[in-house]
Amino acid sequence: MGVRDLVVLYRDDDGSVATAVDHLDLDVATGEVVALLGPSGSGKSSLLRAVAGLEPAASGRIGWDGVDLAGVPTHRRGFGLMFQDGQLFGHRDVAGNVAFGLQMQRMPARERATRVSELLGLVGLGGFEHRAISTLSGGERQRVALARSLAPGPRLLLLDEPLSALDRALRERLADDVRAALLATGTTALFVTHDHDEAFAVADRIAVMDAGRLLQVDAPALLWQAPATRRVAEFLGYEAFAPVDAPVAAVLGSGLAVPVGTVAGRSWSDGTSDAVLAVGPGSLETAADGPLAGEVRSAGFRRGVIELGVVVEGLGAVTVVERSAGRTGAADLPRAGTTVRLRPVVGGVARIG
Ligand SMILES: Nc1ncnc2c1ncn2[C@@H]1O[C@H](COP(=O)(O)OP(=O)(O)OP(=O)(O)O)[C@@H](O)[C@H]1O
Repeated sequence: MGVRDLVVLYRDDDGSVATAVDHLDLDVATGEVVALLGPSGSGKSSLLRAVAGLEPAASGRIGWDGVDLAGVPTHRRGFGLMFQDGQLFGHRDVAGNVAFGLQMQRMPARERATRVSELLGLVGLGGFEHRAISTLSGGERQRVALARSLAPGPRLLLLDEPLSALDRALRERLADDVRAALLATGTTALFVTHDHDEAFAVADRIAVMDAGRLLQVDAPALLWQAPATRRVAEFLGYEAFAPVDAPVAAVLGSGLAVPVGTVAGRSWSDGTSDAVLAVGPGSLETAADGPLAGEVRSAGFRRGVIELGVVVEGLGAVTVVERSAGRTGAADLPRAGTTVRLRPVVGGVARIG
């Protein structure tokens, strides 16, 4: 799938025009899962809807195998769609929902039943064939919706925030299961999300979108280690930035995942230095002989770890995440105002530029 110079506009009744997608290029290879990641209002859904044929392109082109899809209606594109609210048919049971697209394809009943069972097994709902939709949990409903959208073997599956109505723990588990199901079926997919953990769990490549444009498209590890811009880094959760020629950068350099200049596909020109190092949660750890000093501003328990808000000399405010290691109460946490020694975690520091 290839998007070239795509523009999507919305015209209001008062004549004003909003640009939701702004001269955007994106390729998705066969079998690839690409996550579109961006804040609310960045244009992710508009791009997805234009690819689906639900929104007209003001200009530019959406192609499949070199064929322009302009003028091809949604139902003839061979694409599948899955939304936040799975939009299941309440009057059909689970099997009836999953079989829907197969009936449309006129697949014989016996073959259909086999395929439905296979798909339900794939999404972790083996044996659920005859359950009524009203008896399912939110997570189970989205699993059914996934099986239903995979059933007809779409050449591209478009998923718009499919997990965002679920709670965090469930979302994390389902994100892994969605990836497994997409890989097992060899499905090419475009997955819209505003949650970067979800994007990292699901995608082969992540396309970071902001104000209708793509800021960076890269494999998750590369995006994490080498964000293209500070804006991308901030969106990923990096909190503090130091120019590569600042004194603190000499210490932080030991936390870069790989030596400068050797990240796959990137050549960093050392010496031209508007480059910066980026630090976030997971970049630094406490160590009695650590080379950095920080003043604790806050400390609290978070899901089995301890989070310290620390102001590091020469760097600024950073979150330090530690194992709780037997500490159970507030009395076990470092007090605000105390000094902690810190060292970079290898692979925890990113370089921009
Ligand atoms: N039907 C519409 N009419 C007018 N403006 C719209 C319409 N749909 C979207 N927009 C505007 O286009 C921009 C992009 O919206 P879009 O829904 O594509 O972003 P998004 O990244 O998917 O956001 P979210 O995660 O909140 O859904 C926003 O400024 C939005 O207000």
